[in-house]
Amino acid sequence: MKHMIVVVKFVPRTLLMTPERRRAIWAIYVWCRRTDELVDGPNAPHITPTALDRWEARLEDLFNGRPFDMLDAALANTVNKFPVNIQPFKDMIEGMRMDLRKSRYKNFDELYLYCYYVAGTVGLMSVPVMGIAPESLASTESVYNAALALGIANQLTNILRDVGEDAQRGRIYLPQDELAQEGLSDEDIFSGKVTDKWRNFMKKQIKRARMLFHEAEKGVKELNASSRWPVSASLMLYKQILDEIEANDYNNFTKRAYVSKAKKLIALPVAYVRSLVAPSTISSSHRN
Ligand SMILES: Nc1ncnc2c1ncn2[C@@H]1O[C@H](COP(=O)(O)OP(=O)(O)OP(=O)(O)O)[C@@H](O)[C@H]1O
Ligand SMILES: CC(C)=CCC/C(C)=C/CC/C(C)=C/CC/C(C)=C/COP(=O)(O)OP(=O)(O)O
Ligand SMILES: [Mn+2]
Repeated sequence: MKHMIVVVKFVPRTLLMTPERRRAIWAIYVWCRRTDELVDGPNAPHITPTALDRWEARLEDLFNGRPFDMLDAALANTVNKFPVNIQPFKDMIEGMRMDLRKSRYKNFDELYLYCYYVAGTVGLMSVPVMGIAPESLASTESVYNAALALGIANQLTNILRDVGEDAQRGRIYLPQDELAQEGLSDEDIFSGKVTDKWRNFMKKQIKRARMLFHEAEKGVKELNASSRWPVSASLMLYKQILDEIEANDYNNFTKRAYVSKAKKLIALPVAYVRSLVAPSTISSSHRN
């Protein structure tokens, strides 16, 4: 997420979202970052479910116009200006609770739920701010589905990039049943050897993440014109991490897949040109 905000910052002003929209995205980003810091940051060892309950009470307060501090005030301001729903915010906190009590995922359904909580929610929070193009005939639901897919795809990609790092913290964010199907166990992940079994497993995981990126791509053109470019650029950058994992011959144990500066720069004009594509004006489904 850090990286995506960096991308947004370097886009020429005139082609970007209105300052009001940018500030709102910023406020949402800061809130997500602070929520994540609770379980990932320096105070993480002291974070209990009670601390998360307090954070949730604070969230409700700010939605009711009683922000606790300046940063909460920025989000309070945002939820006044844009029709943002509290549910994805609550769900993200639920994701942090899940992360506290769980370090294994039985199957993709369980992993998907975790990805929804911690990342799919970001997509749902963003759509009301980014806005759907007034001329779009796509259903609101289909745009939210695309946004959800992008959050999930980003998180799955993040997980696939960080397998080694997460294993060092004793965590395996991979479907246990699919590992078993390839004849892999937790031990194989902790020992971190790139075998054909691992390559096969990774190929399937990468394929799934790419399908979700593809789902997301279909929604980008339905967004407000000024929101398309940053979303499209961040999508391209994140998707390329999957290519880098392949280029590393699936060694995500000791190598961090990394998209070079040059590739990042290329993504910007490409995203810009793509953002010029008009939204669907002929569609079987209608906005509800
Ligand atoms: N929703 C908000 N309500 C009130 N203040 C906000 C809100 N969002 C951000 N701010 C404040 O406004 C400042 C600028 O916000 P932000 O970083 O989003 O804009 P920016 O992109 O840096 O603006 P600029 O176009 O001037 O570079 C922040 O430092 C923050 O304190
Ligand atoms: C496609 C349509 C219609 C709309 C776009 C909707 C949006 C903006 C979706 C974006 C969702 C998003 C940014 C999810 C965050 C996913 C993610 C993996 C965050 C983690 O980022 P970092 O915090 O940098 O990662 P680590 O700290 O774990 O390395
Ligand atoms: Mn990570």
